[in-house]
Amino acid sequence: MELKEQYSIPRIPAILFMLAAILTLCTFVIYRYIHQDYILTFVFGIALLPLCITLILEIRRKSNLLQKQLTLLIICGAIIFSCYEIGYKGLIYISPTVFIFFFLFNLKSSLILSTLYACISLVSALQVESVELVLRFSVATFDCIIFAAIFAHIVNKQRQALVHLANTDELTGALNRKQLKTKLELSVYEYQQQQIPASLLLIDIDFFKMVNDNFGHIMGDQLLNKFSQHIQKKIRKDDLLFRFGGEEFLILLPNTQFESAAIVAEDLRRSIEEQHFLDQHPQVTCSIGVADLRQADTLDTWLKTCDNLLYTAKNAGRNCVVARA
Ligand SMILES: Nc1nc2c(ncn2[C@@H]2O[C@H](COP(=O)(O)OP(=O)(O)OP(=O)(O)O)[C@@H](O)[C@H]2O)c(=O)[nH]1
Repeated sequence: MELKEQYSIPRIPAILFMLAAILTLCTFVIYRYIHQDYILTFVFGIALLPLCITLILEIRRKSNLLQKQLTLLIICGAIIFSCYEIGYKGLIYISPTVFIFFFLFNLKSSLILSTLYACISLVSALQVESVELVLRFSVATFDCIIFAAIFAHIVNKQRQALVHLANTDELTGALNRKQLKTKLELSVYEYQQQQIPASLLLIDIDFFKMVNDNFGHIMGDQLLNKFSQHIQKKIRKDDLLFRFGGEEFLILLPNTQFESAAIVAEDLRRSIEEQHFLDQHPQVTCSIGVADLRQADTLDTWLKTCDNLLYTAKNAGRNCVVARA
């Protein structure tokens, strides 16, 4: 399952919700028609149209967010008009509709749009209703908006935490293997389509087993964590750090040619050599393989090349960088 940071209504509940809305609107249109209120019949008939189209597209998995947003705005327009025409009978539909804003827009836009929508509807209702009644509806409506905003905020925060948990390695905070596949595949695609360069740095801590053996696994874990934090501080905002395996890390350098990648790798190697990670184990070094992306590369061959270069660096005595010629 793909987790997105912004909440969206899953397909089946969205279809059921639209069916319920169509049923409500149809009943309203028939009722208004029977009462010979042809203007409202026409306005809600018009609002039904985009809703039916959205439902059909959703069933065929072809609807998009913008189209759903427009449908909501058209329905809100019809409800505002009904508030102007029939007062409280229109006002009762504001509360359920304000909630939908929070599913289709981000929090800030939802707050602005739903408040604007509520204000226009309430002022419109003043044409046919008493101030007292409109005030009562105002309290209920703004309570709904506040509640929906708090709810949306909590859900989004929890969702972001979930996305973070699903995508990162708990010990080091680096991105995990699942993310690695997704991001690297995208880089390979962008290179093949638009020649956007990218490079990989595969980094392995030298003699890491000795840290575990001499000082215990907890100290080994601490080193992995500090090592990862150090790299995070050194790389650019757009560069991505992944935990590749036990004490192996991979850095994806987007928009980076071979020469620059080799310089970054050498800077990093030197900074790690100079860094004091653990009191008990003063010097930590690493070996790095550097491979830029080339035309014939697939995700697997790119990674394999990097792995071979790292192996060469290890065989060359460690604490060095080996880049693809
Ligand atoms: N503490 C800790 N150790 C780990 C973790 N994952 C893997 N390791 C250990 O990392 C060590 C890797 O050892 P080796 O593959 O022999 O590599 P090395 O000792 O770094 O030697 P070279 O890579 O050849 O320089 C093993 O002892 C693993 O048990 C982890 O999450 N925490």
